Amino acid sequence: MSDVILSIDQGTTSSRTLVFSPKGKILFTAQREFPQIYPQDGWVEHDPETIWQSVLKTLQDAHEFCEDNNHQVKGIGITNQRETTLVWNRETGECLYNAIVWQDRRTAAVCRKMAKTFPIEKLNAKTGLLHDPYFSASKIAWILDEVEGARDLAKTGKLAFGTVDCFLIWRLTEGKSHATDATNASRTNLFNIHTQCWDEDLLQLFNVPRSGLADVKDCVADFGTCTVLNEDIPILGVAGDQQAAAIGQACFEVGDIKSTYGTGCFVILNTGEECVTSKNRLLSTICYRLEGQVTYALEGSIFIAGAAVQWLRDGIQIIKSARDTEKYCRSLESNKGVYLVPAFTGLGAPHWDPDARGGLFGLSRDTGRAEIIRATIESVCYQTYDLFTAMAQDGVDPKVLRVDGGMVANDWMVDYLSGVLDIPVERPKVLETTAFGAAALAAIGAGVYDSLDTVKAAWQLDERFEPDMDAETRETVLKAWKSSVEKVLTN
Ligand SMILES: Nc1ncnc2c1ncn2[C@@H]1O[C@H](COP(=O)(O)OP(=O)(O)O)[C@@H](O)[C@H]1O
Ligand SMILES: O=P(O)(O)OC[C@H](O)CO
Repeated sequence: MSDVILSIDQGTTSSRTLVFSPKGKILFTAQREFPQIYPQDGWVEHDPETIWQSVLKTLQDAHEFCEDNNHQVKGIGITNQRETTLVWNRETGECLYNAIVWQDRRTAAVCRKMAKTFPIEKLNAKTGLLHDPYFSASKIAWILDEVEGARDLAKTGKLAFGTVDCFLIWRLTEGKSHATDATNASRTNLFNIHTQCWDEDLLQLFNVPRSGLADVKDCVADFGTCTVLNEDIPILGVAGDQQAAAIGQACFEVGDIKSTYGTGCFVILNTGEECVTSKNRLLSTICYRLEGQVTYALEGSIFIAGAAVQWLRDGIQIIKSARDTEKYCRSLESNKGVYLVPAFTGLGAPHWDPDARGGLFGLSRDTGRAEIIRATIESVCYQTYDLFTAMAQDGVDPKVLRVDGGMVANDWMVDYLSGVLDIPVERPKVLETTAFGAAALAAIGAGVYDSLDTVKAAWQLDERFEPDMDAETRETVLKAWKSSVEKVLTN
């Protein structure tokens, strides 16, 4: 019998469960996509039961694989789309409302109003975050205020609130554990990242009762026992997906930086024991917490990356598959002056403009499918550049960037990114760094790994992309991008 770890990766567009060997090799993957729900402009929801069933089914498939192949499961790791918020009844286990997704902008006006009474500097000093609908607190408050009877139930202590990790732990342990980890807690706007406690001032500000919140644990901890399979398995590792990716990319030294291109794009820079405050509206967040010791990070969050590719495929239907984007990009010698600002759900860092909406600029009679596709892929690179500019103004000067996520299968995109950033970009052999990060945490919990050093040893380079864009082209495209962004900003 050989030991394995199960890693659940509950992302924005799909749920996956992967089986990892102790050497970090993927032995099996089960994946299920699920629908996005867009009830109104700027609203994004997921059906909680669909999330749960997609996770359960992939977990059952992965477990069956382990049984068939005589693998002994030593533990479960969980990683998840962050900030997405659920509220459920502790007695029935049923959710009161759909999951309100991280991209959802419905609480923009409330957040703007709050910023007037509770200064952003004060909030940032406690949570490292800003007043923006992205984070969980205003989403919890919305459900409590808008769903009939929710506030009254909350007063009786019968409601539980949580991010997706917390909801899954609850369901996997059949209501025995209401727990989350410090990285997920750090995305709620209710958690003080210095004291490592839920913050009373913020609970009052958002009018969220303490009784609904989970226990906050280290990323390696006893999160409870999964009792929904044929055997009981401990849940031993949890981290938000971007932090898990930073772990899977072995970003353990101060200055190590990674960028993940999934639905959105998230750049995380390890700042070590120091919680660095950005002057340019980047977030300070928890990278990981192990044995009570916090490692902090600076984060740049872009809301639309792969989601724009999905828009090309499912929205305006000009590609059949995400993979097609690469051949269209390569078919053009230049972008012909066409720029897309994909502010479909507002703009995240460094602009933080929830009311901005997208724009397509520089159209001419010969603009066609290829130009629009290329502008979409380029926009993801330019948005990353904007984050790097903000980081540079904060005194950070990365020499190399590690990338992962579904989009980086596109070689053209990674090459262009390197050119725009003017630094080498490294892509690892294992692109499932998020799932690997969560598996590594569970492996440490199970005693299969001694420490994070094992991850460092397992990380392998697939390809290093060297910058090859000439200075003039770079200057031209970045100037045009900047002026396109200015046209969509509302603040
Ligand atoms: N070859 C490709 N070129 C461009 N985008 C791609 C490619 N392959 C996948 N994608 C995009 O990557 C995203 C999926 O990445 P993934 O990391 O699985 O996302 P998530 O975890 O957010 O669900 C999708 O939005 C998809 O459109
Ligand atoms: O689904 P992803 O991979 O784009 O990640 C979502 C983020 O965690 C949102 O903060």
